[in-house]
Amino acid sequence: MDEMLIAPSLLSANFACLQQEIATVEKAGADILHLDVMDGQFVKNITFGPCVVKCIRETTQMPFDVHLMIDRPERYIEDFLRIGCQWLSFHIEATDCAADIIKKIKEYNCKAAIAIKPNTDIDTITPYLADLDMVLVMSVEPGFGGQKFIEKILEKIIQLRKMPDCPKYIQVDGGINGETALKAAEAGANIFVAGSYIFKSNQISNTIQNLRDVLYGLSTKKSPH
Ligand SMILES: O=C(CO)[C@@H](O)[C@H](O)COP(=O)(O)O
Repeated sequence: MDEMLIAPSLLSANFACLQQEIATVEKAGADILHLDVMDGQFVKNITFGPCVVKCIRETTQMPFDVHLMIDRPERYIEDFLRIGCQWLSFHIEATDCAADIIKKIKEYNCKAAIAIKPNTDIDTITPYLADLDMVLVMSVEPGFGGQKFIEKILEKIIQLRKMPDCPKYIQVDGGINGETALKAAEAGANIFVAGSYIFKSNQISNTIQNLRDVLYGLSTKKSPH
């Protein structure tokens, strides 16, 4: 495995000073910014929508990785694409229009991803794999930060990596820290979303660097930072 990307999840940041929090992780060398959009329907929590994403888009150069945890994401996909997201994930459990959504995402030259909950079978997404840039494997039940990593999802990552149409990127999200990131990387993940581990740490830049050191200890490629 070559490239390993670290994606701080803004869900665990201090929402009273988002610009500052984003600047801190950007300066610390985070690769992409993970933005959890929740609607109170698909998941129990409500976070933010396109208005907030648009405002913070202007504050940073970091690529945006928007994770839609909303019912019928087809209703809002274009709102997020117009803002300028580089990665966009939607849940297979939330829509019957996966092929159309992927097509729309590609029209905007954005990377397309399908997210799956911990108990969702890989078979549900196999028809779309060849058209995807990434699969997001949830390692907690979506909705909240600070949960414990569900080890059994590692099997899912291993299974995905073996599939002929597996996209280049497998993202793992939920309960990520140095130890769980290493397990996920060994299974075949290469994008690591971490919320509380990064934003609740006293030394954000050291935490990101430690995570990078752990991951690049496995990689054949040199860390860019
Ligand atoms: O999508 C989600 C939760 O639904 C995640 O992105 C969380 O934000 C990850 O938080 P930690 O588990 O790393 O604290």
